[in-house]
Amino acid sequence: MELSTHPLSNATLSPCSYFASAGNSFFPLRRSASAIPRTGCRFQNRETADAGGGRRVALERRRRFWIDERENGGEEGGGESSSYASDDDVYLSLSEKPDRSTALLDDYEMEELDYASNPDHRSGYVAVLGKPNVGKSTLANQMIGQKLSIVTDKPQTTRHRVLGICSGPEYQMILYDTPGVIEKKMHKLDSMMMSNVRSAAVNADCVLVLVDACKVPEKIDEVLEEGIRDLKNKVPTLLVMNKKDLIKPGEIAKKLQWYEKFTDVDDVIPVSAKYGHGVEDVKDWILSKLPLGPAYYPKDIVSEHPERFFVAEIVREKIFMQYRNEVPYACQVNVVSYKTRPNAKDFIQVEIVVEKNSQKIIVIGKEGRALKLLATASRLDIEDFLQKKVYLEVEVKVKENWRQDEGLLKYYGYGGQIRAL
Ligand SMILES: Nc1nc2c(ncn2[C@@H]2O[C@H](COP(=O)(O)OP(=O)(O)OP(=O)(O)O)[C@@H](O)[C@H]2O)c(=O)[nH]1
Repeated sequence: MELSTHPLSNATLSPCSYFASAGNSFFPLRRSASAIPRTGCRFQNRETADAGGGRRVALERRRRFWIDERENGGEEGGGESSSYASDDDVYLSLSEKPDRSTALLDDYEMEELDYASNPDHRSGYVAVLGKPNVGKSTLANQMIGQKLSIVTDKPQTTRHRVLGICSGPEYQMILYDTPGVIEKKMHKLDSMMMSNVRSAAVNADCVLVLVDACKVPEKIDEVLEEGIRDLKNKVPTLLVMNKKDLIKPGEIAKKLQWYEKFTDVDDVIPVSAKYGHGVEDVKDWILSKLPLGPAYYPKDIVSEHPERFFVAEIVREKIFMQYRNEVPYACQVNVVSYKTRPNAKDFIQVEIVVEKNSQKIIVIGKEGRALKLLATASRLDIEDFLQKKVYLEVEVKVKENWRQDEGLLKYYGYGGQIRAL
């Protein structure tokens, strides 16, 4: 496919208009063309990681001091030491309580964070839970104003918890978009995904549980049980009834009443994440529940994931769009090499891992045509995401039963750590 004939070929597209063009036109283009998402890709070597570790300690102390100041009327208390001392130079830890990644900060940004002395500033973590396909990723993307999680019409497309950061002058909400809660866990992959759901929720300051307005109302105990049973104290929980655009207003009222009566949540709000209706109400609700405190990240950072994570996710989205049935679920996408070259296009090498040779044959297609189509569509979207030209190489490999292999799953990033380089 030629660049000029592709719908995404317009060089003036911004990173978020790329996503709008990619079949998600509901997306409000809130970012300027220069606002390339900043992600955690600066963990490039031990030197920078160590330097960042030092900065993180500094910010943690500062934040602690800020909180102690408020709690103790000005006396610095506790003298808590930070455990952020060391970073791995290759893996980015998606630890249970994520680090406040001041490793991402330069001096200017440290200065910038000084607005945190605003006593009314709120910040905290929000877990977005729900069954597959209810619209969790759509809502999270809509709130952040940028597409971070891939969205398809197929259930269980989100495999990792995706950290998205939604900031305003007076607040910072850190959203965990989680994989849908799966009742029947068929593979080791499913149970590892569920443990990611739990580790997202366990740190949350508040929880959103999404349900699909089109479905007959049902108890959400299972979602809560899977997602937040480990929590010691009950956190504020909002039931978000999504896809209200698909049902009649009279029905919305009836279903809301049912959820208010038969679920143990604090509030219920109907929304249409796809069209942005009610999303501000959800934000207001979250704001009313977040604790007072300074920001965790600079305000223009939208994720802590490295760029290579999103590159792999873009390829995975294209696989979901191009292939049918079981094939997309059997695919794992890894960025095996990512080289920036001063005098040439960036070089990105991607491997698609499938479980059987028959799947490899489908992915490659007759005379390699299917794979070529996939690679071109992926490259164009990656270029729009990164705002630069890349050379993309894609190969397909078979690893039998990778979804059952705990060691491989950890290597692929399902065990709480993803490769940062
Ligand atoms: N009509 C309508 N469709 C929606 C809405 N929100 C999401 N969708 C669609 O529902 C499908 C699933 O959305 P996702 O955001 O991927 O759902 P998810 O809950 O993250 O899915 P998993 O990855 O399975 O956990 C997509 O086709 C969306 O476009 C909405 O408010 N209205």
